[in-house]
Amino acid sequence: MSENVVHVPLGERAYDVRIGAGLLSVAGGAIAPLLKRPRVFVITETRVAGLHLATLKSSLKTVGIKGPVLELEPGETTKSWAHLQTCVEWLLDHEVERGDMVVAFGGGVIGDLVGFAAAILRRGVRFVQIPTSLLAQVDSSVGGKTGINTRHGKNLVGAFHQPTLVLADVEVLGTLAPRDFLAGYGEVAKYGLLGDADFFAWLEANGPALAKGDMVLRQQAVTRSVQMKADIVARDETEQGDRALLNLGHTFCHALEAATGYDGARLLHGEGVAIGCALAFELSSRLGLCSQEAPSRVGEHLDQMGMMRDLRDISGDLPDAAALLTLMGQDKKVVAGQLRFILARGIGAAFVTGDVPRDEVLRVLEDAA
Ligand SMILES: NC(=O)c1ccc[n+]([C@@H]2O[C@H](COP(=O)([O-])OP(=O)(O)OC[C@H]3O[C@@H](n4cnc5c(N)ncnc54)[C@H](O)[C@@H]3O)[C@@H](O)[C@H]2O)c1
Ligand SMILES: O=C(O)C(=O)C[C@@H](O)[C@H](O)[C@H](O)COP(=O)(O)O
Ligand SMILES: [Zn+2]
Repeated sequence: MSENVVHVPLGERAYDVRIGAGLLSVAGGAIAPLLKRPRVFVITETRVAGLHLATLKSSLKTVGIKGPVLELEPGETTKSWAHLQTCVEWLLDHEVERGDMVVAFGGGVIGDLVGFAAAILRRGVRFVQIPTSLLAQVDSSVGGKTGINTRHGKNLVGAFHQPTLVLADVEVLGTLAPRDFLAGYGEVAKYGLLGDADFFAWLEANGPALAKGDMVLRQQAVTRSVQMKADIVARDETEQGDRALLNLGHTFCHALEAATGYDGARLLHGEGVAIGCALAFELSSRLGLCSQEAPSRVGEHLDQMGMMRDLRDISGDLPDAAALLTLMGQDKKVVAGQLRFILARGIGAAFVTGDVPRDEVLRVLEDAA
């Protein structure tokens, strides 16, 4: 299957997302024309490095690009102040110039962290995203949200900083653990649920084959997801309005991630998104915004894929519903102290609203536990 290219039309910050099999082995050739000197600064993590760094290094070497590599620990806890400092100081140790290029090579954790380091280093250096997880290919590598978690909550410190190029090699998804693949699928399903009922129906038909490894289906799913994200980001780069649709399920998800201490053994971001989407549809139905058929379909599809869908699917104890609601108070969509949610009038018909009774949210959380 040939490569697909999704253009993200953001004026002087516009860039391409290239999606295809084997792109990692030609990454050097794709990056070379963007450089002012034949040097890049690669930041990755040990799991991805062990599996795929040799291919990236060899493609850079083929076109004469040199540069050091920093390997961090994998996992959500790496998206922290401490690791941000490590990245920034490592880049400064290597005397990275303003015109240089940083390469974020890994899943969403590396993309968010390294993108943020690039955003603040010398007030902004360029970076290329080479996303290696399904989640990073369909979502986090595109759109320029970068940042870290703090003890107050998820992604609370960060910047909008668009990459210069995104290279999504769907072949590298072949080494993902099944659980990590399915977590990324949570964000894929999100796109259908928020804005494309036909895509959701396509996922109902093709999701299981996609999870089993069908490369053609994977490339199609990544391309459709990225196109949807690019369209929304082009309309609203800094989330003044429509971009919040991409946050479907995330008010619940981020509270659950904070409640589980960002412990990936208990809950991965994409798993929280799947649970959050199921809860958002349940809440929508209880508020009379959509029929009960919509949350039933969401739940059935998550079951069909073998994914989490309820709070009771998360191992260990969770705070009670009121405490989860308090955690939601740090959500970036809060306006004048009022929570805002992404709800839906049906599959593919999401909208943003602050008109959500607190008691109804509490009841949905209590019933899901
Ligand atoms: N910036 C955004 O717009 C945006 C969007 C969605 C999610 N996110 C963020 O992304 C993060 C989650 O991303 P993620 O799910 O990629 O997590 P991750 O980066 O932790 O990767 C998940 C796991 O997959 C492993 N991995 C990655 N690529 C692999 C490969 N090719 N083969 C084998 N293993 C591989 C990693 O080592 C890790 O264990 C969260 O912090 C979330 O908040 C950001
Ligand atoms: O790109 C966006 O906008 C999103 O909301 C995508 C989400 O999947 C992603 O998890 C994002 O990092 C959440 O952003 P936040 O602003 O709620 O932290
Ligand atoms: Zn997300």
